[in-house]
Amino acid sequence: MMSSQQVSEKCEAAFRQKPTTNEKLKIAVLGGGAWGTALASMAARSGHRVALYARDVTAVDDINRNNRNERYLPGIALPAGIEASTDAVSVLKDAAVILAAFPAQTMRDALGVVAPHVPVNAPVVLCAKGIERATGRLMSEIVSGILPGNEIAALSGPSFAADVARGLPTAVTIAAARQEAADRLAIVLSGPAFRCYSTDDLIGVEIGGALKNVLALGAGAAIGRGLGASAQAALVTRGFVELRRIAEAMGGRPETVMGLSGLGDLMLTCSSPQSRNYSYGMALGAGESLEGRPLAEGVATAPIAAEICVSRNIDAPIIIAVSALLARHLTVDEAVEGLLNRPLKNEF
Ligand SMILES: NC(=O)C1=CN([C@@H]2O[C@H](COP(=O)(O)OP(=O)(O)OC[C@H]3O[C@@H](n4cnc5c(N)ncnc54)[C@H](OP(=O)(O)O)[C@@H]3O)[C@@H](O)[C@H]2O)C=CC1
Ligand SMILES: O=C(CO)COP(=O)(O)O
Repeated sequence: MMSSQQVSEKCEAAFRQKPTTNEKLKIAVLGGGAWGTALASMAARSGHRVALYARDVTAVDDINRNNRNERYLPGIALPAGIEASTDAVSVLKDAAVILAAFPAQTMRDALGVVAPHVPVNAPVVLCAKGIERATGRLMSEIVSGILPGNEIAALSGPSFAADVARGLPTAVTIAAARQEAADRLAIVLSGPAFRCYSTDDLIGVEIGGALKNVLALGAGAAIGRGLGASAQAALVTRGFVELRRIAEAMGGRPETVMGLSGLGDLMLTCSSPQSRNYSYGMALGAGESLEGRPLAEGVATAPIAAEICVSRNIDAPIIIAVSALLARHLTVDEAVEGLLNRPLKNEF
């Protein structure tokens, strides 16, 4: 038996361990919205050389002159050292790692435009959470067609841009088909307050990130309609069962979605109005206007996720109901009545 003194010394030693690299690289971030700016801030805090491509000159000037991106991250002071530019060529030149933070539905076009300038030896980390509406493809499938020579990875997990930009503690998962590549990216991208886990289950991680947005819309709609916290918990729990089924059907591993990209992100986005998807759902449930709201990726992912489930015969009534709700084929009350009146069955 160890003495309590030995136990506490061992525990303290474990807490004092530091990440294993001091390597400082050029990181190129593509996309000057909330997430691109937050990831650039995180990388700058780790001491990397950070170049950020945004197409909006106002955002570029705000970042370079004021260390701010007031349009997307109002009131947040960014660290110094992010070099923003509207010139993707200079941003990508000599980059060792590329973080692609365009919205999912524009990833194909936006990355396609800059693809000739992406160094072939730089891994491309996809940071969007969504499934392409027009094709049902995951981001990694799209981008491996555009950049066939590059290592493709995905970064996902519970991480509000405002929290990451402020340097608040956050943990995410980085996935790549080759575990060694995911391990290396996790080491490079982990920072003082940003902890990256790694996995080779790219599909599981991408599905977790994409579908949590759809479920956040549903959870928000339930709360917006005044259905209460118990209904919200039931929707999220049963929605998670659907998410796991879909991940498995598409080739992901069930344990992956029980991690940060899946369960972790559901915990964050299905209960916090800070989530754009959840707050979009709340507005929908409350019958408020949906015009001019910030990006809610689940709105585009829901119909294609529903189509995938129907065409592959995957039992996913909540995801299908969210899609029908968004298309105004169902009201919240009709959706809930339909879900409650399905045939009773064993829970598992
Ligand atoms: N915000 C968050 O907390 C998190 C977001 N994500 C994911 O990151 C992705 C991006 O989200 P987020 O940054 O928040 O979205 P925002 O709406 O904040 O920003 C989107 C950015 O993409 C730019 N953009 C859109 N289309 C193009 C294009 N064709 N070419 C160049 N730039 C383009 C926009 O430029 P412009 O301003 O000129 O329109 C804007 O800078 C989403 O998939 C989201 O789910 C993931 C984790 C956290
Ligand atoms: O993905 C996110 C947090 O992990 C951000 O969620 P929203 O896009 O719903 O704001």
